[in-house]
Amino acid sequence: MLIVADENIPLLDAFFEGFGEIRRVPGRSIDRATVEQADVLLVRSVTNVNRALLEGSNVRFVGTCTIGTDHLDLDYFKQAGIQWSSAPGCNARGVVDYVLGSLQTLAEIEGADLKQRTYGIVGAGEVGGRLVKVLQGLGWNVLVCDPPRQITEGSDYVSLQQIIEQCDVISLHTPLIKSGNGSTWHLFDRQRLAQLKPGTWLINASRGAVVDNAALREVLLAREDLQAVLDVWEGEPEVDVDLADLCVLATPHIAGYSLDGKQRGTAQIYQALCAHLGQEPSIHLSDLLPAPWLAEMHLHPETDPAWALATLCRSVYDPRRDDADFRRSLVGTVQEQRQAFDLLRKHYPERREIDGLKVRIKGESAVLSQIVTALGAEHL
Ligand SMILES: NC(=O)c1ccc[n+]([C@@H]2O[C@H](COP(=O)([O-])OP(=O)(O)OC[C@H]3O[C@@H](n4cnc5c(N)ncnc54)[C@H](O)[C@@H]3O)[C@@H](O)[C@H]2O)c1
Ligand SMILES: O=C(O)[C@H](O)[C@H](O)COP(=O)(O)O
Repeated sequence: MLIVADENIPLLDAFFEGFGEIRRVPGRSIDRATVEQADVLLVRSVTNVNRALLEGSNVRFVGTCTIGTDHLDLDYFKQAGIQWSSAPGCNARGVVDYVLGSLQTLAEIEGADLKQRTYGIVGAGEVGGRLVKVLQGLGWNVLVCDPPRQITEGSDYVSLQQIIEQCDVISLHTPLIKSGNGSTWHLFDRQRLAQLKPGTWLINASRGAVVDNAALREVLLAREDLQAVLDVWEGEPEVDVDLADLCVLATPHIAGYSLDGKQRGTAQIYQALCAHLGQEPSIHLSDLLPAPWLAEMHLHPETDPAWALATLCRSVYDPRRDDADFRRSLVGTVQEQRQAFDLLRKHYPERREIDGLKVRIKGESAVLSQIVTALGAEHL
């Protein structure tokens, strides 16, 4: 069996060498000639997998080690009888940690009290759903907009208009759906962006085109009261540098880049390929993930709760370094910037998720217990 795989998929050998030959290719270079003889194609989000790529090839299984599937032509797969799998939820916690870390930075810059703000989560699936639980667990005021879930689950949801009118912080977690009734392409268009409440913080770690980037640039130029955090960009790996300059935090699509999340994505696709081939999985991620660098923290019961929250969030992930690295890369020619975007992602430093962190409170503190539990760290 020949497996063609994006070279940036971690643990390729550990999970897939037993199936046959693995050919590693940069994700953006995967073309018809590369996949022609392949039986299995393993990709990340940067490879568009469609009829133009696959027609006439041997590929019978496509696995994307990512949550997003907007780079896959699922209609074509169905028509061509090609099995496929994504990795739902694999790096969702990493994105939650990104949002929490971003909130800490925003709060610091603005001198804002996070618990006084109203949060609007747009899209309450793997990422948004986890984020809602954390924010509600902290006792904060959260409104959730998810029309597809509202139809199936009932009334605990609000409209997008209510989010725009009532929320101080809006975090976007919808899939990118490019057309049709449920389209999310430019969900935040010029008109909606212009309606944002004074002082709104807008966070997008979903897909770039969920926000009209050109319109956001104009709105941010016109309104100094708004703050934006962008991890994803229309036209990646090319980035609107003027827009990045206007953002409080700008990062190169790394919100979900925890080591756990990336390796979990590979493990999920390994399991899906085993199922496709009728084999029992024999390799387990728990045997491969290294121990986290930071294993345990102790808090004194008198610790200021806001300090404890900021310290716990930042001990897991602080987006300011990624922001600084990214801004330094936004120089030179467009081609150099595109390469830098990919290189920052390729050589991304190790970062772990919070559930690997044990926290001991050395005495009684209900408020600290609530914070530790809400964040999802292990409370000793
Ligand atoms: N930046 C990153 O590193 C990163 C990492 C992981 C996922 N993502 C992206 O984050 C997004 C969310 O991922 P997920 O795993 O939570 O997806 P999901 O499919 O589990 O959840 C998406 C939710 O959005 C809802 N939704 C659909 N259309 C909507 C609309 N118009 N308004 C509001 N809600 C709507 C769906 O009903 C669903 O509940 C995706 O775009 C994914 O590609 C980005
Ligand atoms: O969809 C996802 O899982 C994320 O956006 C993921 O982080 C994308 O990473 P990439 O595949 O581009 O390396």
